[in-house]
Amino acid sequence: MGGFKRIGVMGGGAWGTALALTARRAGLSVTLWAREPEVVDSVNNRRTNDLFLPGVALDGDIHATADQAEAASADAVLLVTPAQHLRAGCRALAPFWRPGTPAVICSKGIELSTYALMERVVTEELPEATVAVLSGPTFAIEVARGLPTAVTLACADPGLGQALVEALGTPSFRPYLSDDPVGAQIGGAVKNVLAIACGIVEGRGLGDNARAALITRGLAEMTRLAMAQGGRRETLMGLSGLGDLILTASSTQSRNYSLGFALGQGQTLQQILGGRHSVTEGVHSAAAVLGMAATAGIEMPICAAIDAVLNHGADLDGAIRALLARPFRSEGV
Ligand SMILES: NC(=O)C1=CN([C@@H]2O[C@H](COP(=O)(O)OP(=O)(O)OC[C@H]3O[C@@H](n4cnc5c(N)ncnc54)[C@H](O)[C@@H]3O)[C@@H](O)[C@H]2O)C=CC1
Ligand SMILES: O=C(CO)COP(=O)(O)O
Repeated sequence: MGGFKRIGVMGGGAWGTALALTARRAGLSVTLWAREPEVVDSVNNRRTNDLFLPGVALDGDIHATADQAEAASADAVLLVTPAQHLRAGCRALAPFWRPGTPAVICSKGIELSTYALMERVVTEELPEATVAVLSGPTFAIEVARGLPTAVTLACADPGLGQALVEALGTPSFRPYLSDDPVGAQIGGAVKNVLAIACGIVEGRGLGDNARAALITRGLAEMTRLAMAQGGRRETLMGLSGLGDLILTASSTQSRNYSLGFALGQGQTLQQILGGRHSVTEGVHSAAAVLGMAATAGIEMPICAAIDAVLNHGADLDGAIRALLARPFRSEGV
């Protein structure tokens, strides 16, 4: 196992670009597939990604391409599209996929049309891939600048997981191995919805106590859902659960938190999204989280309130009042 020399990255957004830089720092050769011709041009000819990660100088050895076959021929491929586009992305890679090539899921979300985790999407579209999940507290810009970062690398096959850790790890990008891809995926998907909630709390001026309560009770929701899907509680207490929740639910650098903040300040969802070309995953995952929770018979009141506000025209203050009026209960998960 291992011996990775060339990494393919599918997705030339901020995170795909930062991961391409990380892989180069780890000594790997990198082929970055991007959907937008201007990103391919910018990376190859100006050594930047002007569209999605402006202001960061890229390594001259990152080769960008519009050709899926080139990315799929690497020794392992990082999948970094927005979650709702991962299925189409994998389908386009499938004709070129070599059996056994590892696919590392770096997208965070749940598919809206099926309520499926990304792992199911990938195994349906790339049945010959071996799958791993990379998730954790990782603002792309900080990773791109080489600031210290730690992530969860989750893989059901410990040998492959360890090989990926060794291939991608550097002193400033430290993967911690886990054998719980389900827990890692649920943490990454649900924290985005909770980050919107925390942004709303800040935008509405509800105070730091309220945000701490939301983070903690949100962690309980996330853990309930993960355990119902076969994930483990300790995974949610790690980097891909609590770690990412702390980061995203308390920083204006987060697109999910800042969207919640703007909602809390009175802007509409349409106004906020209209001014963005980057992805805000929590907006797409809120309904999918709720769908998965309903199927599993799990209560997720905070995520339900966010889904109601985003997707069902619920009044923000009414949703907050309803959450605060819930019956008192014991604190366990
Ligand atoms: N930016 C970050 O700090 C981090 C992002 N992630 C995750 O990585 C994934 C990708 O996010 P970013 O790189 O930040 O994206 P981004 O917001 O920087 O870029 C948008 C991406 O969406 C793609 N896109 C837009 N419309 C599309 C369409 N119709 N079909 C297919 N692709 C389309 C673009 O090609 C581009 O790759 C998300 O799931 C995100 O949650 C995970 C960790 C950190
Ligand atoms: O996933 C992320 C950090 O771990 C990025 O968060 P945002 O998408 O909210 O910016």
